[in-house]
Amino acid sequence: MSRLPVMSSKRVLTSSSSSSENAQDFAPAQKKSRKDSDPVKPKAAATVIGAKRPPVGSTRPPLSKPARGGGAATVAVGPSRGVLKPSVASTGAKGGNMKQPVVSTGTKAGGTGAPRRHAWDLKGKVSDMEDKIRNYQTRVKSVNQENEVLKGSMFQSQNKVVEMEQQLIKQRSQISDYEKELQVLSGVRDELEKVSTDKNCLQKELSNLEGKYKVMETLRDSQETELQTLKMKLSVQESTLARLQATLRDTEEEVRSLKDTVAQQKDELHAGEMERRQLHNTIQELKGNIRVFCRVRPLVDGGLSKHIQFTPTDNKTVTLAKTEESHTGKTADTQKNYNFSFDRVFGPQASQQEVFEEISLLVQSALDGYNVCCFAYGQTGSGKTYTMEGDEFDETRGVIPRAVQQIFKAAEKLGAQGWEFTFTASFVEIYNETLRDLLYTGKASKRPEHEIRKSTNNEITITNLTYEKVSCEDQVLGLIALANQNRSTAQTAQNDRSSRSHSVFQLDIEGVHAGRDVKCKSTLCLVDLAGSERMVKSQSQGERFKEMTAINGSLSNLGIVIAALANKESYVPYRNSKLTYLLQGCLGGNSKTLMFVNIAPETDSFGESLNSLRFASKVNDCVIGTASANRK
Ligand SMILES: Nc1ncnc2c1ncn2[C@@H]1O[C@H](COP(=O)(O)OP(=O)(O)OP(=O)(O)O)[C@@H](O)[C@H]1O
Repeated sequence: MSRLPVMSSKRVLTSSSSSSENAQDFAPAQKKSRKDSDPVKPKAAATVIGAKRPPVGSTRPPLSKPARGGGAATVAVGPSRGVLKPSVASTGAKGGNMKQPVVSTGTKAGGTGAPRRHAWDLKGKVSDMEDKIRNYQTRVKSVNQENEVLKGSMFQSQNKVVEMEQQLIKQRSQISDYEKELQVLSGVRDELEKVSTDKNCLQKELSNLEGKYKVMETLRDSQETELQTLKMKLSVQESTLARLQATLRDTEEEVRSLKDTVAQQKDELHAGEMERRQLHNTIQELKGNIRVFCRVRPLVDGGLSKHIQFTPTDNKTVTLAKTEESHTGKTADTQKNYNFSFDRVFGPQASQQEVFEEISLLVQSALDGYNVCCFAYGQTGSGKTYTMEGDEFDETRGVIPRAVQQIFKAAEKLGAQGWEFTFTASFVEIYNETLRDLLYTGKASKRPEHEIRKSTNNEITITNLTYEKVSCEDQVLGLIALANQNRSTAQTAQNDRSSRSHSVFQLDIEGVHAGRDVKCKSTLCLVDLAGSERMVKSQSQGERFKEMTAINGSLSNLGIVIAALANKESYVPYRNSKLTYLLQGCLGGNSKTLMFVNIAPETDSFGESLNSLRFASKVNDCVIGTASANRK
């Protein structure tokens, strides 16, 4: 690019300018040359370098030796381009003062071909000079032309340079564009790599999915097979269903007619149940609304009692026989018999089950809506508690647990006929004419006092007493256990207290037959009375005397009340004792009463047994008015 033309033009320009100057100053130079015709030792030498043609102006090579120590003027002419005339190099020996190169044809140097003019041949000389001038002018002209050409060339070159610079800028910007593009491409390459990684992952995933797809296809095939099987089964079952639907329609029709029959039978059943109740009650009334059962317990040693006799063919009589020895010893001993007749007499071998069978009819009456009262009367140790409560084993269980069991079973059966029962239990002790809640579970120090109250509808309630709602046999048995615990606690504090107190278990029964709008309400009252032994025998004193007075008072009042009821007296002294006041609802016209007279078979209990039997006999003679069920 920056090759020779520039250098060449510079040189040419320098040469040209010096040439023009030389052209103007040509004459004086000549003069000088002439004046200084003496050969001088030139200090510089003018050398023509690279001239291919011989110099036009010089006819012969310079004669003089190059001056020593002088400056050198060099005219360098670039390689000829066909424009330049042969350049002339002349060396003017002017010593060190020669500042500009002088092109001279120096006479001293002499031309190579031109003849040497004589001194006088001025004309010739002038002509030579003119030739020279013309030559120089031609050369100047050609140099100028060359210069112009070079200028043009330079201009072109400059343009080219500008152009190339522009190209360079353009290419640089292109390079920067390429670099940017490269950056973008490197981003693209990264992206490509990422895409390729993603692609690999996707391919793996695809292959996994393909595997799964194959599995699914297999599954689908098996399911399709299964579906086909199921469809076949379905069609079979549909036909079965159609058959069954037809059967169902028939069955529904049958059910409807059966329902009608059931409703009819329910009506009949209800009517039958009502009739049964009526008949049952009639039987109970025929048996007497107050019944007395005598039960003689076995001797403690298991032997047979000599003074109590039973009639093997008659289970309603019992005889107390007493042999009276002759006081004089001369007459034979006399035997005095006391015969008693009751609704039923149970000997020492009678089991608890046997005894209960007789009572169970009364228990049924309680469910039918009649008040039922069952109490055990007798001297201490005669078997009252055994009869009423019994032992905890199944066979020896007494009246209360068996009655409870029967009631819940019967209630369940009646439930199937539409009856719904609610039961409320209470357990109270009457000691020294004071009431004590046997189901109380609070602190002994906070035990409340109780009062017997009679409501406007003649219902007897006790204040502050625990009335426990019960729905099954076990619950009631739990309450009985709690009552026994309460009694034994009191017993340790006071010796043999249970014998000297009455315990009253009450189960309030409420039945509703919602479908027929029938209700019934009753109370089953089971009483274990205090020992009935006479005061004289017990030789009671102090607290014991008070106890015995209370017991005897309440027991004799029980007899009086029963007698008053039997005689249909206008006034019945219920309030004379807590016992009769409490049992008011269960005695009298609207109830069924059963009395156990318990007899101890020991000989020394003869007197007490006789008293008990006499008391029971009086009660047995009573016929309490016809009972009516508490129905609404
Ligand atoms: N029929 C019977 N068969 C077997 N044992 C009996 C019978 N009756 C009572 N006994 C037993 O006789 C004993 C006294 O009976 P029990 O305690 O029932 O008399 P009680 O009249 O309740 O006395 P108390 O007035 O002191 O409570 C008890 O051990 C009891 O188990």
